[in-house]
Amino acid sequence: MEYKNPLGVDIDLETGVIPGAKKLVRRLSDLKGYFVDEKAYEELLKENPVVYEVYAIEQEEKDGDLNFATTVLYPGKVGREFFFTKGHYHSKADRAEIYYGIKGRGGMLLQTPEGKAEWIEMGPGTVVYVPPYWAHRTVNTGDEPFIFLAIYPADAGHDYGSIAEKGFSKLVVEENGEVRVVDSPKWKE
Ligand SMILES: O=P(O)(O)OC[C@H]1O[C@](O)(CO)[C@@H](O)[C@@H]1O
Ligand SMILES: [Fe+2]
Repeated sequence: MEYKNPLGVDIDLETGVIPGAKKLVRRLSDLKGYFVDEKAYEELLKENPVVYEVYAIEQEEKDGDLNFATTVLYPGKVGREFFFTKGHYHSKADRAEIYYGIKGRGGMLLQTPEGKAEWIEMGPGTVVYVPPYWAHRTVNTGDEPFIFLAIYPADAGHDYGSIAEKGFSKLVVEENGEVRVVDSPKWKE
């Protein structure tokens, strides 16, 4: 039997950086078609800001193993919609996931394939359990970076397809200075 080596790393709780992790950067241009207000999207695209960064420690895609990653989701809006991560189902759809809030404020939008949505607010110390089969997207509703840790099965995979096409059934928007979860005009059953 070949055993893998255990690993301990310290997440920088101010910046979200995991030493030795693989870094992924998603700019606004990587989120084409994701925001409802296309005019506001094109306008902000001139600056093409970084929307989020992911620091991931990933294993081979094998049953039983675990990956973990921090995400630094920057504050901002496209029109009325707060900055968010792309959001995905798992390719192996029955794989669950755990999120843990580290810094800043935001929340998670979850959705079943039929379009039943849930919104869970997150701050430092919040644990969110993502059950099997639910798509999940995080949203920064604050004015500082929203940083969190995700722990997920190594063989879960990412299925971005249907979210990229029609999004979530709900949008998280600012209305009169307040955070509101409203129906998405893009959603069709
Ligand atoms: O994969 P997305 O939807 O862009 O969101 C990024 C975050 O979600 C994860 O894919 C885990 O669900 C992490 O890699 C990262 O924390
Ligand atoms: Fe996931």
